[in-house]
Amino acid sequence: MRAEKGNKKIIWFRNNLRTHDAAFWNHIQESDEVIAVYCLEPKWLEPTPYGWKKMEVFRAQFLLETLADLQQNLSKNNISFYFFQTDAVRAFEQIHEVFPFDTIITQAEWTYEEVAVEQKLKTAFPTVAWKVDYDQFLIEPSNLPFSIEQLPDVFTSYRKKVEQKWAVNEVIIKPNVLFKKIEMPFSSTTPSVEQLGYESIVVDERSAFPCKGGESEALRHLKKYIWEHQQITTYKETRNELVGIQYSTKFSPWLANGPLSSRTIYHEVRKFEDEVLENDSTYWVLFELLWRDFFKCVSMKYGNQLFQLSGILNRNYRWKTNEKAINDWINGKTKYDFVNANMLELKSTGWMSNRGRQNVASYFAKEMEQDWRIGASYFEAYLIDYDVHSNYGNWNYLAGVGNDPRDRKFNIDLQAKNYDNFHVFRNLWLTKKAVEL
Ligand SMILES: Cc1cc2nc3c(=O)[nH]c(=O)nc-3n(C[C@H](O)[C@H](O)[C@H](O)COP(=O)(O)OP(=O)(O)OC[C@H]3O[C@@H](n4cnc5c(N)ncnc54)[C@H](O)[C@@H]3O)c2cc1C
Repeated sequence: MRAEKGNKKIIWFRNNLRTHDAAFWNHIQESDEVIAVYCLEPKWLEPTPYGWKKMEVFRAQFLLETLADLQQNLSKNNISFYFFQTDAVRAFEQIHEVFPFDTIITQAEWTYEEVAVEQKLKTAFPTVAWKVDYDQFLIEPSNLPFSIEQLPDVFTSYRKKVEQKWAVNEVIIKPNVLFKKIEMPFSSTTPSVEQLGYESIVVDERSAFPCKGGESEALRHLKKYIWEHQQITTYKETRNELVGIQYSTKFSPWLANGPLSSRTIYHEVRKFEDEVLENDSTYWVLFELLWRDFFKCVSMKYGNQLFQLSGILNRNYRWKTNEKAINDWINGKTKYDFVNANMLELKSTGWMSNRGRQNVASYFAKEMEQDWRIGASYFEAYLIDYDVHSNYGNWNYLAGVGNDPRDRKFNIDLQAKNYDNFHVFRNLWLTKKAVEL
């Protein structure tokens, strides 16, 4: 009897929506009864104080595609997946009635909204065991050559230290095992965006990211990018371009909610370097992945300071909240056509290049001096690759309250000249169609 009780496990998916290189496999065995669960928190669909929803339609669509693909992939191992559009405590209470689980397996999260949900679950189910892994890092915290408290505040110092060893774990192999099928009276189907109350969207033909969510699509894209088209060999030269799918890796949307693991990318890049070519570009993709890890470490070190107006530097400036200026920024009506084109791209597709993000954020925070958290919240709602650590870390950085040792302000006219000299990008977005949005 005891053994049976000890074998009921829930894989609680959060931003780890994949089956390849997934740490949850380490905690389940064939004899276990296992189900998988995702809870879409109702507050993600509610308006923020600024008017937009916490998660706008592009992010929602990408997430729903990801969940549908996850369900398919889990079913190959006979693991049933259940979707709840309710908070986790309520969902887990319903599950517990029919499936008295004793173990919750999930990805470690440390930002306050995620921790708050976890705490509520721990209170509601005090005797349940937790198996929690840092499954979103390239180099997980325990493999770093320093403690999180000792994390260097400047990226270059961090990078030089971690590059001495590149302590990246091997990928976790998905077992070829069929679990006992568990049927429960809950929904396995993910809803459509319309069912969640959003307006339908069609992919904008100008989009630089015309891809779908889900690990199947992510792994296809990875293979194409590295092996078939070998775009990785020119990444360093193309990464600052602005038009089309090919200029940068476009890994971020899949990395953000987990359908692609950064360890998988790392090992594929190393394999490509061994078998085909190693150059500055192949290295630079790994360099950029370290930025992603760095901001995760920064948010771990500084906790809630990341979300404060004074940022991780605890630096106080006079910030403004001018509604017209903010709306003009959102709607692409500023004095800079380069900012406008980028903002219209975001509004029509949920995507913006790194070059674009740096410019529009610098303009918002350093030139208009608007409360940078409003800009960050808008990005949070719209970016399909929204990631709490990268988004708030980069906004801190650009607003002058974060990790930029040089505290730069972008010269937007010069940036437009350097990166869009022939107006190809601006012409693409500043057409009548885009302006009428
Ligand atoms: C204000 C601002 C907000 C941002 N918000 C996010 C966000 O919410 N989610 C997000 O994933 N990225 C964010 N970024 C970082 C960066 O713009 C995107 O990761 C990048 O544009 C994604 O495109 P890509 O995958 O083609 O990147 P590539 O240039 O191909 O880089 C490869 C990978 O490296 C990582 N990376 C590259 N640059 C950065 C960076 N500056 N910070 C952290 N990771 C990086 C990403 O995981 C990316 O997928 C933000 C940048 C700025 C300036």
